Amino acid sequence: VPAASWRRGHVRNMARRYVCVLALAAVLLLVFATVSRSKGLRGREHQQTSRIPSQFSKEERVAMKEKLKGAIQIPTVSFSQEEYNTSALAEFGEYIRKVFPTVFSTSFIQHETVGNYSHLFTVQGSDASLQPYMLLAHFDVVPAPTEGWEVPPFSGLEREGFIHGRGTLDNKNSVMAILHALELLLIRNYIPRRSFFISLGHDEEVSGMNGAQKISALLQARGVQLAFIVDEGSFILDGFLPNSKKPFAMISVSEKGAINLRLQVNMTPGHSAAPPKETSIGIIAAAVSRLEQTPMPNMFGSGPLETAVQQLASEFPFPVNIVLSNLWLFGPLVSRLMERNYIMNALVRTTMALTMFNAGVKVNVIPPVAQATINLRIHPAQTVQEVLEFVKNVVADDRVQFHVLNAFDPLPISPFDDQALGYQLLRQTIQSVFPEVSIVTPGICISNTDSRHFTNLTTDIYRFNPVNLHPESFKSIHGINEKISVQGYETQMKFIFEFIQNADTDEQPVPHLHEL
Ligand SMILES: CCCCCCCC/C=C\CCCCCCCC(=O)N[C@@H](CCCCN)C(=O)O
Ligand SMILES: [Zn+2]
Ligand SMILES: [Zn+2]
Repeated sequence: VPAASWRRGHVRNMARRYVCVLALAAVLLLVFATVSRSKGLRGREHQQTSRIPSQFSKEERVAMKEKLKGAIQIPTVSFSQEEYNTSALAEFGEYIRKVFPTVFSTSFIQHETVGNYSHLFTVQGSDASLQPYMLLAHFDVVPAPTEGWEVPPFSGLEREGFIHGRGTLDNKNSVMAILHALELLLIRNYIPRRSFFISLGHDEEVSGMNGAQKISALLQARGVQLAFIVDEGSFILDGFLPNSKKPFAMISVSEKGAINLRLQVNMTPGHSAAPPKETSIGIIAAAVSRLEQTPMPNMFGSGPLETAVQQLASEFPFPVNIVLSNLWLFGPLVSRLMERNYIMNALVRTTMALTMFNAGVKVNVIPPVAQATINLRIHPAQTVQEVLEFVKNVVADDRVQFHVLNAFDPLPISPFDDQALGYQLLRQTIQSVFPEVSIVTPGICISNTDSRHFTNLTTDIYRFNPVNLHPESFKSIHGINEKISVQGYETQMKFIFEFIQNADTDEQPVPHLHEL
């Protein structure tokens, strides 16, 4: 065979061998990658690799509302840190075991009772490299005297498309929606990639010290750190903006602080027929009247609320949209306008509410003691100490004693930038489940939540329930005629059903350092 032709044949053979070796290497690589993933993801081959659609049968939807009604009918009332309905709390624990059997019997879900009545679920994901998160809710409720209610507050009656009762918005709706969403996911063979915890508190309305606080301490002792927490504390706000019909979602990235402050005046008792110039009741009444006439300073000017107002500017016609987009110039005007509305006012300043008044022993006896209890909610730009100084300066009467019953500073601001995993997952799920909601803003929770007990486990705490809230519904929270629409509850459950799956993303949270 001529040398040149031999050489050409030899090169061709070598090339063929190289191609075969490369192809074999590629196949081996592919097989190795598949095997290592399946090994690392623990039984993933049985797991749903595609998303589970959030579609529910008629029977499932009927069961959703019926199980919520059953929860409302259990009177899990908290009166004080020392006084709550223990038999109802125990009954509630039995109830969720009965109505969510799959949650309680799944091998990769651990259930623990903490503080006698709170519930902690650890849902083990298949990918241990993903940092876990927590869904937080509580099943205790504030008292509900029947006067003024259209239906008995613990009847759970359904009327005109609404389920009525104490806890339908605050916060049994979340407890039942979370557990029901998980139950339906499990029935559809869902195994999460990202682990998560579900913490259900039994004493949120009276401090959370025996429920959430103990769960937080338990998880801290186990070395748990959370990617983020989602708790109650804001809603999809519908009808809160003047001249705007569009609902928007506000995710509370901070929470006000609080002081429960008792003012007290002691006096020598005597016969009312020969009274002193002022009695203890008169002195205390004048002091609290001065406090009510002297609001705390308006703190509107920087922070998440300003971001929210600027993001909402586009919802308003000219020239309001120009005003709201230029707070550097119109901030003082906007803050004055906001404080005229009692809910907005709670967003821009520390609020004071005189909530209890105890005095007098008998109609013809000069009262030896008069007490007034004030509930203050501290704006994130202020501290407990600053507020106490302000109150003492306004009272300005040495006869009035001050007793701080309990107090805590405002919570740090959680991140809400593009890197904030929890915030972005909420946004993503809101836009998927509530396509009519085009604006998602950060905000401040004007009340308090159990999430304040978890600052040692994460810096990313978001307070948001995916439920449409109207101003009159806001009044029903701790008020009368609390109710949730059947559709609204179903959508809340659908949101959680999707959120849990959305959290299976490979995205990792970016560490966040709170600004001092
Ligand atoms: C342009 C912005 C418009 C903003 C409107 C904001 C509307 C406010 C929305 C939601 C606020 C209510 C959140 C419901 C959760 C209430 C939780 C609660 O009741 N917590 C108790 C805990 C008590 C703990 C013991 N002291 C409380 O705060 O009293
Ligand atoms: Zn609540
Ligand atoms: Zn509440």
